[in-house]
Amino acid sequence: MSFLQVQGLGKRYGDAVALEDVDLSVRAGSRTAIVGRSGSGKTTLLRIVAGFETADRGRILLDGRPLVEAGTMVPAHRRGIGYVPQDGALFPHLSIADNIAFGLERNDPTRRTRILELLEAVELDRQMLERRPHELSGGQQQRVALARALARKPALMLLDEPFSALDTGLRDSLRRTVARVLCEADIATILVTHDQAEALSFADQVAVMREGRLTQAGPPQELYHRPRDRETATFLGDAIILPAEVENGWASCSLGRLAVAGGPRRGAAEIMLRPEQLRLVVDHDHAANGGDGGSMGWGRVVDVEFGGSVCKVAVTLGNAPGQPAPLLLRHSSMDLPRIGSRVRIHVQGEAHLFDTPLS
Ligand SMILES: Nc1ncnc2c1ncn2[C@@H]1O[C@H](COP(=O)(O)OP(=O)(O)OP(=O)(O)O)[C@@H](O)[C@H]1O
Repeated sequence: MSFLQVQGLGKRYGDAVALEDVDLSVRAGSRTAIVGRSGSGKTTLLRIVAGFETADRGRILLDGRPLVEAGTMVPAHRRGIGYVPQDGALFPHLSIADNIAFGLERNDPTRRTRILELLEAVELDRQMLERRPHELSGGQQQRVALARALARKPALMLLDEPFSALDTGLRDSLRRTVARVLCEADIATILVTHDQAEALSFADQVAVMREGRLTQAGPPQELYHRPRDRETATFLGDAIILPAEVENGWASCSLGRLAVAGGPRRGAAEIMLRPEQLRLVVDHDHAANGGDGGSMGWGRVVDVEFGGSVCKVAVTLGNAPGQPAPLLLRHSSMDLPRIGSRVRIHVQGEAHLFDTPLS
């Protein structure tokens, strides 16, 4: 059952539409990531849910209780919602202990124990308690910000790009810590992020926003392999998009005849494959071309880009001389083909057919 329900939410700033008819459901104890290009409305949505911003229209219910609806606007401090912004927003003049304790009752006899528990949960050392925020690294400050938000035992946690200022290694480890802490506390979480990989690995629901609208929401694997349209596909990762003729669950395209997932569509369409579905094999024996199955094309290597563990190989397809741009395939650095070599391309799994027919 939905724990948070956002229904028909709308918000304008003057003539600028920040949110348009946004619906979102979040299950209890689950993790949702909101992604979208800059200015698509992610922060506005989060701030309205938190109660820092008002909506022009729509409803928000938390655990069945209306937070926002006609005539009702529960103030931020009564919503039971934690919020961690991008910069942590710690109080610079307070010690780490006082920052964490900010949400606790002054006379609570368990105050000290609770601060220590929270510090441990976010994997910080007790020696830091008397320091000021500026004496901590960026990653440590974000852990304190999370501990402070957790102190109030929120029912819902909102994270607005809390890892974006950190370098990659720290970012990954802090993200794992945050996911573990929130999971152990069984707190439903919404994370806003610019990082698609972060969204796909953190969340059990990913929601994509575009120009104030929520265009698609679902499990990460579904969105990655079955995006609604070309823009969502390329936003969530590298995509190979090819024109095709579709009939009876098969697509004829420059890679041969591929099985397609989707309804009984027929006619001209665009299909999508993720690069990891394509395997490239150097074709030493030209005569063998086409000899092992239909899901295969062939081409010639026109560029090789070394990139460490995963390299990129650009291939022009042999049976699609009119193809405007070479396909960019991923390949292991262990046996990179030479420029000019002839290669075979094997396709694994089904191609995806976009919902929207070609106009
Ligand atoms: N206080 C404000 N006054 C006027 N316009 C605003 C205000 N806040 C946001 N906007 C506008 O609303 C739209 C959505 O902004 P929002 O900050 O929600 O986007 P975002 O997806 O979070 O962007 P980013 O990823 O860059 O943080 C933008 O066009 C923005 O310029």
